[in-house]
Amino acid sequence: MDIDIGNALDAVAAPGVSRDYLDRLDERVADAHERIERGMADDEFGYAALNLPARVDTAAIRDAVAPLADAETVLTVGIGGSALGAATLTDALDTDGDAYYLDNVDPAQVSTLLDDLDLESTALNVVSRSGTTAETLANFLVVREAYEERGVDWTERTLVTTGESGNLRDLAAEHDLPVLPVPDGVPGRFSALSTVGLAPAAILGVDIEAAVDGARRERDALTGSLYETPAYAYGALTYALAARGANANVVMPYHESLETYAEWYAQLSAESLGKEGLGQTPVRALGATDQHSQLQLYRAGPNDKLVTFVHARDGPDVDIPETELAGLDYLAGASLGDLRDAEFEATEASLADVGLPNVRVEIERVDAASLGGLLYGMEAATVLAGELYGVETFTQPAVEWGKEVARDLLGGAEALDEKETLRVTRE
Ligand SMILES: O=P(O)(O)OC[C@H]1O[C@H](O)[C@H](O)[C@@H](O)[C@@H]1O
Repeated sequence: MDIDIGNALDAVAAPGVSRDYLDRLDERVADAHERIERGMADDEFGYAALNLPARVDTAAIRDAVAPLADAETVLTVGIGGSALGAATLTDALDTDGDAYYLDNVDPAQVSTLLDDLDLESTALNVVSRSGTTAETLANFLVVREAYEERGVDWTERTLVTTGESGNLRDLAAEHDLPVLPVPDGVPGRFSALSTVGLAPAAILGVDIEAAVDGARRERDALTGSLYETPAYAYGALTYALAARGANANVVMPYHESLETYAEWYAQLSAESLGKEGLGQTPVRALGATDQHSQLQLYRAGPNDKLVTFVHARDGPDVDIPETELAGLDYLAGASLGDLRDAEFEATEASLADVGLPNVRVEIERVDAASLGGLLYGMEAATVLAGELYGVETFTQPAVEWGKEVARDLLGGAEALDEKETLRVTRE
């Protein structure tokens, strides 16, 4: 991945960063890089995720999914990091079949999806690092019952990806299911390039080896300077801009296929860096669509955000046919890709024009190798930002509170104080 941070310099944007500040920050990047390399060398929790390109065993993934190779559809039951990395890959890339994700507990969605699926040809991929996540286990029980009700042997269709112990591990042992380990030391939101993210893609014929190769290239590019390392340039910049008032980071890919990428990044950034009153609120947007809904605010609203464009330099294209319609001369000889790119560059310029900081993240094309590199690069960027913020990047204590209360409520406990209400109803 490449990055252009010119439109976030203080010569263009406010908030913006000066070249002098970046030079000083680069000294801290060098220290942070040393810390990261040390963590990787010792396989410390979290830092170990950055070793995945060298450690992930794609052959073992291929072996585990082999019994499911004839599946036309893969239904993944998982949530957060156990779904978003895989979904980013299968939503972005060409696949031999359909991928669905149950990462919510919406009864309407679950029943509609199960009604529509031919379970006979559907592989069930159950993923939970902890093996205890309520939403995932509840959805699994519902889906398993649907298989049973339709007379399909779920044990012949199910792959489990989980940690060393827990409910799912026991279930896999009891029913002799293929099971893939979630690697040690890899938090869920950093697991896209592990068994967790790669297995569904492998079932659907994605070149997962190419994704890992792309990630490896990004890993090999990590140096102690933000001027040489696109991932670090991004991580350092998000940190610097947040400190100057860019409280949100609008992630705006200009490819429909990368819409899920923005969701993945949102979890990565929010759970890793949203601590001690710090972090940026990730906002998901999509170009060119959201030019026609959100751009008004980005250009004319408060300068309290960074916009991150994600763009692929090359890719499939479709010519726009000649037309007799009046006023469309400017489209003559153009393609949809030309139009998309012109919209992208115009939006970028329009934000620079009003001093809203924006950066351009570019990949070669939306393929497995570039996507592997992008995911790895953003993980490294996030780890670096965590070092600069001085937060505990790899924990998410604030997520736990609500989970515990929900469990207590289901168990019948009076887990919450009486809620303050001010209800407004129609007369
Ligand atoms: O993989 P699991 O253990 O089921 O966890 C799934 C998700 O749930 C939690 O709430 C965490 O906040 C996420 O970081 C995690 O990715």
